[in-house]
Amino acid sequence: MQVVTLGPEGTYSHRAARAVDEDVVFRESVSGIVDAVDSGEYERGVVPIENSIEGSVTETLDAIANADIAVIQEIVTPIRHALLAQSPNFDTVASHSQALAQCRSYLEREYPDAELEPVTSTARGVEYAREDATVAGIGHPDNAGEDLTVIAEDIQDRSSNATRFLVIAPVEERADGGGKSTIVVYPNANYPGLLLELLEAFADRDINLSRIESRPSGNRLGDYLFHIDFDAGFYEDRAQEALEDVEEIAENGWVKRLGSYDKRHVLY
Ligand SMILES: O=C(O)C(=O)Cc1ccccc1
Repeated sequence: MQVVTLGPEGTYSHRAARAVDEDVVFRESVSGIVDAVDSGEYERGVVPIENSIEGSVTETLDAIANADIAVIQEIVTPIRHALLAQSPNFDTVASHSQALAQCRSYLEREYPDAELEPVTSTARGVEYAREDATVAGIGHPDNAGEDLTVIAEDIQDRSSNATRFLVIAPVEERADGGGKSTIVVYPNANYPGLLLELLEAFADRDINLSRIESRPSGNRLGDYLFHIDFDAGFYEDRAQEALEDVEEIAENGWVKRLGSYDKRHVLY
């Protein structure tokens, strides 16, 4: 089964996607990946959602909030960045904005004058480095190939740098079984204690939240939707009860159940 993810070849997303299937195809934006699954073009997609140093990939949060897809698995993988260039004489570092941010201290310390250029993926930055001797890329060291040198390895600001990816599928594959679940809530309301009520729906049933993230709804300033991950499957009574409360709180808005799923750790 083909799986669509962030390209070109050699991205961290590509590495995670290979755990789903070896037959990987690419898009150059997260919304392009989500659209490709939402439209039925592909049955599997892999998108980066969260990094242990840099936090959420907001493009992914916004794309999945607006799509009709299912989350069927999460993949957690360690990220170790290398600096790749034709020679040490570069003046620009091109990479995915998350990679640049994860290596911020290293770059400031070792290359304070280098220009940082965000590009669509780490592998795209490495391609620029391959074409242009003034550019270095940050990515997985396997991307060096024959024409690039690994200038430095393990340049992320913390040694434990991990990224969480979501495996997405057509909405019909949404499952109730799994150790954790993801929902998106748009209350379309704003009153004192609204967020507290949302949290209580889970706390009252002893359900642990593993993530809560607010994103602007795009409708008006100060209006938010909430991405919530909790450690229970939709099949559990306590989850059903919590969701009933959440539906009530969001009666003027909507609740999207993205799926219950399990976690897979992938090393490469
Ligand atoms: O650009 C990539 O390689 C990606 O897959 C996105 C990304 C960037 C930095 C860390 C993890 C994932």
